[in-house]
Amino acid sequence: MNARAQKEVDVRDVVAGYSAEVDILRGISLNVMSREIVCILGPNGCGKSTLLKTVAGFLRPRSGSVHIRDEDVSQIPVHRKVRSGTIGFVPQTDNVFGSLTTWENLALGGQFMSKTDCAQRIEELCNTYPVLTRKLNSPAASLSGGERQVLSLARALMPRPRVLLLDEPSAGLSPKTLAEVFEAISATRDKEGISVLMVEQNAMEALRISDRAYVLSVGTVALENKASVLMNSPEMRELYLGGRPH
Ligand SMILES: Nc1ncnc2c1ncn2[C@@H]1O[C@H](COP(=O)(O)OP(=O)(O)OP(=O)(O)O)[C@@H](O)[C@H]1O
Repeated sequence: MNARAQKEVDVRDVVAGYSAEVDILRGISLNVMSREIVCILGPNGCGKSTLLKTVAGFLRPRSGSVHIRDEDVSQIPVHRKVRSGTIGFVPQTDNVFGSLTTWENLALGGQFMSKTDCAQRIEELCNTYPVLTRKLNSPAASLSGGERQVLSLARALMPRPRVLLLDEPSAGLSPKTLAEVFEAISATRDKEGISVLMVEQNAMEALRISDRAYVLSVGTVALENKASVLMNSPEMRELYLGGRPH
């Protein structure tokens, strides 16, 4: 990060939940600076995906705010943010259309672009992810789990979003494929110059490509620090990973 880095995502004191009676997020604040990869970690059910859904706009905060750049987007629904290129959202597994080809899946992400722009953007993204070039005319159902995840990532990038939101990009992947998907995420940040906020279960692998991370516990932030610090933090290891640093 350089001195001119600016805040891309600014979540302030967010309280949110699925029913009026229960708060899942109990006053969460976090931020993502430009070109940062920030990871949200924590045990099952602590509210990681709920937080991502609230930043995306699937869920509206009961109180608090979500700013992207300087705009309060708390009340703006997800489809409007995707269309305006404010965010790209990559949900968990099984999110490509199996009967459509790789090219057609990508074109869906470019449905609000002109045909020429859309075709150019597909070519650009295929240069970043050569695996897609090789499978451009194959039905997405014939792609491996990792390839589908890269396709899903590339589709979200079609409208050139400023912020990419990823919900457990490594879910269901083998260790080798998982490493390739994380590599693709890291390459994306470098090449596209965007900010990434991702939820992950594979804490150590995610921390390796992250700049900072927030560790949640029952809807609140329990720890926040640079990824390199958290990777070696005994507190983090004991609380969430079940071991001390080697
Ligand atoms: N659509 C929903 N309706 C009602 N409650 C929900 C819904 N989605 C999640 N919850 C509840 O919200 C709480 C937090 O869930 P969330 O999915 O945010 O946790 P998480 O940290 O992402 O968990 P995991 O690591 O297991 O995916 C859980 O108690 C869950 O049961």
